[in-house]
Amino acid sequence: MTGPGSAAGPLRPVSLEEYAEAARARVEPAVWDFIEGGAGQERTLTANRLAFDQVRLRTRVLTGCGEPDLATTVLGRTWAAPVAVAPVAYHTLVHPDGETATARAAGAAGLPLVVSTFAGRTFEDIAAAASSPLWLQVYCFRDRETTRRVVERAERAGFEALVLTVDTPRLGRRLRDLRNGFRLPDHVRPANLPAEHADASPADHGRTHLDPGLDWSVISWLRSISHLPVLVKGVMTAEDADAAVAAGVDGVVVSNHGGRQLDGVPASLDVLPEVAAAVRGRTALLLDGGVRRGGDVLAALALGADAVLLGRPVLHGLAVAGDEGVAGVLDLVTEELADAMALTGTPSVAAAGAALPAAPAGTVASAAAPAHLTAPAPAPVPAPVPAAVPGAAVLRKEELHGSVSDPLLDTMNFLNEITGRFPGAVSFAPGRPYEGLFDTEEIFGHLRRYVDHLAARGASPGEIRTTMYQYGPTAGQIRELIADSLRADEGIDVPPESIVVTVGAQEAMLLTLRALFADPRDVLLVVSPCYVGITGAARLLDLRVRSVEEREAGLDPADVAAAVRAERAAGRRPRALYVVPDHSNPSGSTMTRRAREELLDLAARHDLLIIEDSPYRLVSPGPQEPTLKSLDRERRVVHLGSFAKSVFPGARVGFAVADQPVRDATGSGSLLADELAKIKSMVTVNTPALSQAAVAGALLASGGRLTELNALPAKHYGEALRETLDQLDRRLPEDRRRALGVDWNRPSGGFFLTVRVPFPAGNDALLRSARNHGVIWTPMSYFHPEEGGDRSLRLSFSYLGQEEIREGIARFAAFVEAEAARAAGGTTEAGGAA
Ligand SMILES: Cc1cc2nc3c(=O)[nH]c(=O)nc-3n(C[C@H](O)[C@H](O)[C@H](O)COP(=O)(O)O)c2cc1C
Repeated sequence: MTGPGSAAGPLRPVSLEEYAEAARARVEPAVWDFIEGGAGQERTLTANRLAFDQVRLRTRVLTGCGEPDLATTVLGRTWAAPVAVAPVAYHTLVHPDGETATARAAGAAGLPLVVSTFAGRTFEDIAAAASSPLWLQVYCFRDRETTRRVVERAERAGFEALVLTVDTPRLGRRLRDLRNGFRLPDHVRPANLPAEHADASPADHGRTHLDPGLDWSVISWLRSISHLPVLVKGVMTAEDADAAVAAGVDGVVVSNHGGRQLDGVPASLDVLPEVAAAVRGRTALLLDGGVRRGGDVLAALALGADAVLLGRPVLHGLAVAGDEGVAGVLDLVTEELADAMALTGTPSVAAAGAALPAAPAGTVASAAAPAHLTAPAPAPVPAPVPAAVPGAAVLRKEELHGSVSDPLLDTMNFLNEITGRFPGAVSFAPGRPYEGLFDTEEIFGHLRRYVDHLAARGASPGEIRTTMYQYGPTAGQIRELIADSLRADEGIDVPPESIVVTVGAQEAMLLTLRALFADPRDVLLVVSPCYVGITGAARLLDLRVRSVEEREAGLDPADVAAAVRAERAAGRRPRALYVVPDHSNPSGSTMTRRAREELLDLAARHDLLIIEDSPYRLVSPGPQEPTLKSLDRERRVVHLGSFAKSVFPGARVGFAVADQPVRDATGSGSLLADELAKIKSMVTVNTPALSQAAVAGALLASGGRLTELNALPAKHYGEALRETLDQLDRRLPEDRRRALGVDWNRPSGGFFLTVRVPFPAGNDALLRSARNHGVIWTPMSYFHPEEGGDRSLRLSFSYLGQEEIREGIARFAAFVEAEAARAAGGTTEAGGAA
């Protein structure tokens, strides 16, 4: 081992504490006091540290966690670790390079830097030195014009977000500075503010220039002067977190300004659970104050923060060795975080919740109390979540089923967030039916028609009442009507007993998977990209899934055969293949007749079942290929149906056709449908009678033929598809798209098409698309159970009118052009971060 001062030379500090000690020796005492000090008796300053000191982490062993993954995504942008540099005024106080050195180090570490309004170096110099995201911390001055110019200057320099500090209507009483009569040295001045802001006394400057009368309307003012996302820094209560969310901010920073504002307020860590509960994931949530170790970062993540900010330690590193010192500090924290994650069995930032022990009884109440009543030195261990009632049960996420922490079940969150944040954008994301096709009054007509139908078939008023009001048969009350329509519309000839009416096709998936998958070696094959409903259902049931990549021309049965063989070779049993053969969601592709026949052959040869899901056929124009089920001579196909597109999704009615015979050990038999119904009796008991009645009434309206009922919708969706393709051709003509490397498929129906692009089409690009171009789409990677789809996206046109499609595709083309130029290094469009 090398000892201090050995032949290998002086050792680098091994903790942030040692960096602080080394820095103290290099910095003027009054400057040191300015940096280190807090307000008043520094109780809050001390509390910030104490709160972390009292945390005890919970180790888990033999978790197979491997190298922990520190990468974290904050508002769509991926950082190397959940750590950023807090805004701290005047880095030039401790090093002549100031913020440029910090920016270099933050860039090398892949971590963002929040630059203070009082930076000692210009935004342009800092931007030139930076290679990771820069955010601007904003102080809103009485003189809004100056504030506006600061914001615009930072935005021009490429800064990616605004962090409005809201805890400083005036500066706190910092006794050390008062005693020292602290004044900034001559060489330290705000490099981005006009001369009248160059006051040597920060306290005097604050009194003169900070606007003490700000209210939440400042957020809309900021939005009116800048397109950048806005975070607020200095929130310490659930009430203010609620107000921030209501004001539409993009992020909240829990902070007491490092104990520099009001002495006696709680530690930021202690109020984090309260704020996290209020924010409920609706915005990004960051925390600063007292973070001095990697374990502190993990504790903050476990209590609900997405990331933390480091304040003073960065200045310590800078004072010790300029950019290398800052790099040393950032490396230490991230290495310690990796240690803490590995030793607690925390494989990823998202899994951090498990690292905290449950709160001891009686300690959870403080988080719910109003901040001004919060007891001093609250919990020895901070509460994992706030509870409204003292002693209320607190559940631990890692003790819930793994699916609730699985990113798969969260897939659409980011998309929803984006849609909420940019309400003016044209959205090609939702796979919903076009609402212009619905008429509320029709529902009553459907119900009436069904009741009349029952009466015409001899049901007495009492029987009709029972049908409409009571629990119904588990397998469904409209099976005959569905069987008739399947025969007429789809060439599927099955007895009504082989049908189970379900709450949407989603329930049919769950029931089918539950019944079919019994052995841990069973594997579900899915075509990738794949509808998330099936992979989600498989996740709920802990089933093993293997994906078979679709080719440009659609699913190749030979690829299915290869996957079956590979699974068998690995000792597993491919049990069933899930496939959407017609106008698939998400890709839009349709299997040829030949591929269908090959697939059925293959299923017979390999003793495989096929789960066919086909919700888009009847709302697509022109003749359709036959369903797999109609070609199925060996009862290999479980056909799932949905009335969501062909009648209306609000009914939530679907069904499974499961005519496979089932034999038990005694030789007596049933149909798979009977077994599905048994499971259903423990899931939803029966599909709501009113919903079944509405669907039945719709079927009866068209003589039992859905094709007839959907003649108009099919025409509408066909025109929407044609308009989308025409507009794409118009906005990105052949030679242009060849030059750009853009390409799309041309489905013959359905709600979706796939666009392949020459740039990564993930969340970052989606954010830029929504913000800068006002158009939203779905990254195709969302639909890949394993990897893939990074450079393709799904456009759904079903929900939009023709005018919106025209406008949306114009915007989409502009986005594609901008993004392709960006990928080629031509331009740097603002707004990647946040
Ligand atoms: C010397 C110093 C200057 C600061 N300047 C600013 C600033 O200009 N704007 C701001 O929002 N916060 C400022 N802060 C507060 C930090 O952003 C952060 O909230 C605090 O330092 C976090 O606590 P920590 O130092 O314990 O990590 C400053 C803090 C210090 C120590």
